[in-house]
Amino acid sequence: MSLNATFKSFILPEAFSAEALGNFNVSKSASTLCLTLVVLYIYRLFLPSPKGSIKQLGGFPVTTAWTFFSKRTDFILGHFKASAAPHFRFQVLQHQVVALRGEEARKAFFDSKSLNFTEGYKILFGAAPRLQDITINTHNDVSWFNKHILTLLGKRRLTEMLPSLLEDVNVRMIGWGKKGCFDPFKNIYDVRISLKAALESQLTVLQLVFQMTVRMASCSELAEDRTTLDELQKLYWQLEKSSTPTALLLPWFPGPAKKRKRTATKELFTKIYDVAEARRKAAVPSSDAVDVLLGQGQSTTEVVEFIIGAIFAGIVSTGIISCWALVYLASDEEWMAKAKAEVNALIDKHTNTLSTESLSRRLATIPISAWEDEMPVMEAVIRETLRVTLTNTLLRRNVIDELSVSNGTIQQGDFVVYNVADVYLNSEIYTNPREFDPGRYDPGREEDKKSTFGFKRPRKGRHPCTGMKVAKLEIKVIVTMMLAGFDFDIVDKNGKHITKIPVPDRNDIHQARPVGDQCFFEFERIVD
Ligand code: HEM
Repeated sequence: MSLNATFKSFILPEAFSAEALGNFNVSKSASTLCLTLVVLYIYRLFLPSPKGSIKQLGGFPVTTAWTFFSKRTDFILGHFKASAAPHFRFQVLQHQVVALRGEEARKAFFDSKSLNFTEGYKILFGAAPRLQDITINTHNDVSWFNKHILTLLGKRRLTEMLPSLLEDVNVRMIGWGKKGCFDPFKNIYDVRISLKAALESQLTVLQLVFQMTVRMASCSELAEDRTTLDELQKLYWQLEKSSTPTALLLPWFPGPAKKRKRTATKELFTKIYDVAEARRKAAVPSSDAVDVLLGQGQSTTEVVEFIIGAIFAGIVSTGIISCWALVYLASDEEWMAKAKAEVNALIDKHTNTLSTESLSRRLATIPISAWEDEMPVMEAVIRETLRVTLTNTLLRRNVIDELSVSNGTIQQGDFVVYNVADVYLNSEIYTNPREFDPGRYDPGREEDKKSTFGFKRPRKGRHPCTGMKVAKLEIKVIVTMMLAGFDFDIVDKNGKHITKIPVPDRNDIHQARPVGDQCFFEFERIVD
């Protein structure tokens, strides 16, 4: 007998029998309702798991689901801390969700054919705009997107695009002036900040990443026109912020937030569509991504779908990692010195040091192979920044068959979640896991090799990150331009050097910005 059937036959007949209804009075019915809820609560707490041998969390599904959306990392890590089991089960709306941990679970999560990536992110994530909401049919499959990323963001195109990327960053950085101070994590469309702060935060690292991503994934009309770019950014941040717990839990609720999201999605779509359509009609195609996609026979709608996908897949992660890499370097003399020495060596080896050209032009002569293979210090810094700051919960849905993981049964239709803190912040794998220590990957230590998927998660399993190559190039471009072009320090709001390194907000599903007091970069331009 199912849980539902059992529950009905025990509780409901007595509470709502004809006799009870005949003697209806308000206080009696209220106390009956309370009693019913209490019994339901106790029933859920003490009854064994209804499915397989995975323990079901007690409590009310609505509260559980709310915490899963509002404090996701604390929710998952907290429940695992309270028990030794490798999994637990809970309910989000009508969906069953299984949280996993441990090496065996990790292997199954990343390798099982039955665990579907797209279906997992569809309901439980929700940051990207859904073009279906504005009645546009889309590819419901990440492999279509991946295929285009691999051609558009491959080595040949990165080589072609590098000078423009560096120039974009250079132009923005010239706008910062010779000296100043800014909060690297702010975006100019943050509704919580004042106008003055908004103007100051025109100087942000996230803007650099936004422009580079638009440049790589679309065309110069969008990447070079500051007004259009600002409008796109504004819509982007509006949509980013629209994935609140309420919006995710009640996607059908026709409130103003839903209307705003739909309007922003439509506006974003139309702006990009118009530019792509004009490109379709242009007499001579360029080498920009839009023209490459059109040349491959993609419709204008498909081109827009790709651009929006690329913007939402990469900007926040790449931007936040760039910010944190700079924060950690500014807080760590030893690694700052190593990173600067590496950048200087690269410049000496691959550029004309006697040239009077701008720093960005000289950096553009460094071949892509050198950016990728001759920066081991920067690679270790990026890798360590990813490990320390990102504690994402990865999502899947079991679409094919019942699956057994760590002696627990995952039913067909169940969602499955895995928080990467299980490995990244695991003290059995990493010494002092919350500390920034890029040396832990050096020969002789190699802490990442202690466990399956100990690191390089984005590159392993069935869904390795197809945008990681371009993300790393963007991060390296930003960090290199900062190290070679500026002296900078990390300071508090009074301009005092910060000795206590900020910590990321692990519960923010999208942006792991620092918790607590704001931090700033105080900078001075030393090379133009
Ligand atoms: C530092 C920046 C980035 C980080 C930390 C990151 C991280 C990840 C991670 C952890 C996954 C695996 C998710 C899972 O298994 O559930 C992933 C997948 C993916 N990423 Fe990234 N990513 C970054 C940048 C980008 C960029 C710039 C793009 C595209 C322009 C991108 C596109 C994708 C795609 C398409 C997938 C899914 C691949 C598949 O399912 O086959 N990512 N990323």
